[in-house]
Amino acid sequence: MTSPRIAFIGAGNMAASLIGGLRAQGVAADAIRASDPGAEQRARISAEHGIQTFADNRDALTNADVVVLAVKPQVMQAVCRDLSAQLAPTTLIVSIAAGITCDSLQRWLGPQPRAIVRCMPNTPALLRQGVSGLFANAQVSTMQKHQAEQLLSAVGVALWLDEEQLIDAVTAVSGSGPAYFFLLIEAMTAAGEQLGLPRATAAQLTLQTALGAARMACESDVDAAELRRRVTSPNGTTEAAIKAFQAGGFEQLVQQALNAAAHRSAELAEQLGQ
Ligand SMILES: NC(=O)C1=CN([C@@H]2O[C@H](COP(=O)(O)OP(=O)(O)OC[C@H]3O[C@@H](n4cnc5c(N)ncnc54)[C@H](O)[C@@H]3O)[C@@H](O)[C@H]2O)C=CC1
Ligand SMILES: O=C(O)[C@@H]1CCC=N1
Repeated sequence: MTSPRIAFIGAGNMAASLIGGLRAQGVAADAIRASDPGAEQRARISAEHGIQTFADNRDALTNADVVVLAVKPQVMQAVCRDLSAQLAPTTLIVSIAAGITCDSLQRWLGPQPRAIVRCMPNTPALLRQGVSGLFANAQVSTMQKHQAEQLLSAVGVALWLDEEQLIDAVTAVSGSGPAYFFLLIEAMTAAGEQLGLPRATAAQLTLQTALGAARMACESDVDAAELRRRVTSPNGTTEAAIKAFQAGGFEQLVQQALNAAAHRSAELAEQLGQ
């Protein structure tokens, strides 16, 4: 299969990560085009990746097999309405916008039924360590599913979902998830400093521990609960800390936080889809 020609609408951070991933996989620069009203974004992305860029979104569409919508949710409706007349019927639409449903995209892209893949990536895509949930509507062919999967797996792991609604849960777990780990890093660093460590030492201890624990959890053949048990000596220091976490309702708090994120994702879809 020849590699598809891909147009990026919006050349911000997520688009730059995806384009970087594709180029690192050997996709030719002339197979990728991008548009953005920002002259700075256009200059940066063409300098970094050698691709052609355009100020007018419609100019990026020429011969595109796949169009990646990488703009903020708030401008998506206007962007889609502007593109609709120019889109070939067979083009695959891939949207990475939070809170924009396939139905809304279909409505804004006009009466022609469109093949749409809705994705929720996350920011570690910048380091090609991302993870994305993907949902394909009924118009998407097997070949197009493969194209979408190739695009997202250029920046990490790509997982298909059977129901679009599950995107809200993916947003709660992994879309917003990096921020939860950053929060824990901030809190552990502050607590280490409170215990008397120099701030830089507390930060380094925390970061290397986070990295080591994540790698152990990824590479081990036992689950996180077992790895935790192996660190926790009976009546030891870890047990004292875990008991303090649990007395404060840690698990319930995590559940509440993820419920809030999933609820907000569904609410945004409702508001932005109008
Ligand atoms: N940042 C995150 O953690 C995640 C973001 N996303 C989604 O990715 C999408 C892009 O986000 P970022 O790359 O972080 O934002 P960004 O602000 O870096 O990029 C958006 C780009 O769109 C451009 N733009 C504005 N109006 C435009 C128009 N009319 N036509 C074409 N381009 C236009 C802007 O100049 C900007 O360069 C958003 O929809 C967001 O919901 C998805 C998952 C995670
Ligand atoms: O906070 C947000 O709404 C977006 C979606 C996932 C990550 N950032």
